[in-house]
Amino acid sequence: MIPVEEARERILRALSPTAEEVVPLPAAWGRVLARPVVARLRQPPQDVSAMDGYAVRAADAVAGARLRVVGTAPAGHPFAGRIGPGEAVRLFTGAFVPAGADAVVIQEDTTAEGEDSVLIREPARPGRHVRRAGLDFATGETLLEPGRRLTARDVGLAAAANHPWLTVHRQPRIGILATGDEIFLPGEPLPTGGIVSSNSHALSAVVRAAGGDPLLLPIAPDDTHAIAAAAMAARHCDLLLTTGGASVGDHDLIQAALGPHGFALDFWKIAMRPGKPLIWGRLGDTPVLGLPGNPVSTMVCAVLFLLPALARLAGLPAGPPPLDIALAGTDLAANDRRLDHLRARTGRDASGRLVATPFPTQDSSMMATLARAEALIVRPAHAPAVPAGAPIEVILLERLGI
Ligand SMILES: Nc1nc2c(c(=O)[nH]1)N[C@H]1C(S)=C(S)[C@@H](COP(=O)(O)OP(=O)(O)OC[C@H]3O[C@@H](n4cnc5c(N)ncnc54)[C@H](O)[C@@H]3O)O[C@H]1N2
Ligand code: MOO
Repeated sequence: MIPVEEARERILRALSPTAEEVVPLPAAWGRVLARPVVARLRQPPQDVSAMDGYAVRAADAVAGARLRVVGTAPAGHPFAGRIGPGEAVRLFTGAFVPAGADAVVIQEDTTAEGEDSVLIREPARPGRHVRRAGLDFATGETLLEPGRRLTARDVGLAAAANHPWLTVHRQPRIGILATGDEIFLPGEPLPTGGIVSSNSHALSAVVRAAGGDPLLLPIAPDDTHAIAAAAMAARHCDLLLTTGGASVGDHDLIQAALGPHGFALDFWKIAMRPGKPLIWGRLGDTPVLGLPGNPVSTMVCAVLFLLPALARLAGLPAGPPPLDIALAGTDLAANDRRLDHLRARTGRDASGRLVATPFPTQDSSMMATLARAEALIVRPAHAPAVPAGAPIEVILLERLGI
């Protein structure tokens, strides 16, 4: 059994980001940027008015002054001339401030006197209500660095910088192969002894949550030829996930099935609970993560290993799930040598501090408990017993988007 940290490092070391592709801006949200976004223009391109009012020379626009209105400049229709002494130009929010003007007086502080004259009631200050050219960004400025998942704000910024296309990483394509004679997809006729594959769909959702593209393969029975055939069909994937058949039983066939097809094992079995029989290796060029069959074990392994692997493939920074500190909601027993992950509810104490309370039964088959859990309490190897109220480390599941 190898430690979790080492296992994750070995997985991440073996993976690299997917190739680049160019997508139109409307398809860029949620994708991971592969090339920097560099401003193609200055924003704003010229000095613009932040308000509806009059462009003036601040020196002229003292309280009580009457200025001659020499033109009008709505947004998009710049005033071509230059403002001279005693002159003003009527303009609106977003309009270019004409040459010669250095301030804007808002219309509430003026009284229009016919078409050609305006009375200034509040004095102007130089620069007032003027957005300077380049206030937001300059031409050639790097606005977005590669390796970030594009937010709605990023998409808006890229649009403002005049990029109709962006270069992003291809979505990682992840093959998902559930195995077992007893496994059937939801909705299929279920014979005696059959169980419904929760792992396939749960993993598919994890892949989607991480921005990947899941490929659900047909379920393979406990037969080495069938498992090998299904796995070989997924060799164009960036990663193949298997579930079940990872352990030591006579019907745990993943390694036996893939071995004759060139499967190179990197490691098998890690010092964690649940999820001990994790397999990591390579089938030709395709990395293979062999997850245990127990549904909770599969999902805990997904949190600890699959999400970081998906981040690496997607071109994002990849590492362990973030840990938060909570207070133990009950006494916790001493741990053995396997890093443990207790499914837990969270809440707040009277002082607003996070409290995590493990469910009383921690069986790695219990999906209802996992779905209700808001956190995994992380109990390090050989952690001593701690009393209720002691600080402990937790992984908050909602934060992971799963
Ligand atoms: N003698 C030992 N037995 C077991 C050990 C061990 O060290 N020695 N390890 C146990 C641990 S820990 C785990 S975890 C399981 C994992 O075993 P496998 O990966 O070989 O999984 P299976 O035996 O195929 O199935 C286990 C369990 O999960 C159910 N299952 C399988 N696939 C799915 C699916 N797609 N959706 C929902 N549920 C699934 C399956 O029916 C079994 O109940 O091994 C222990 N045994
Ligand atoms: O480690 Mo297994 O994953 O106990 O259920």
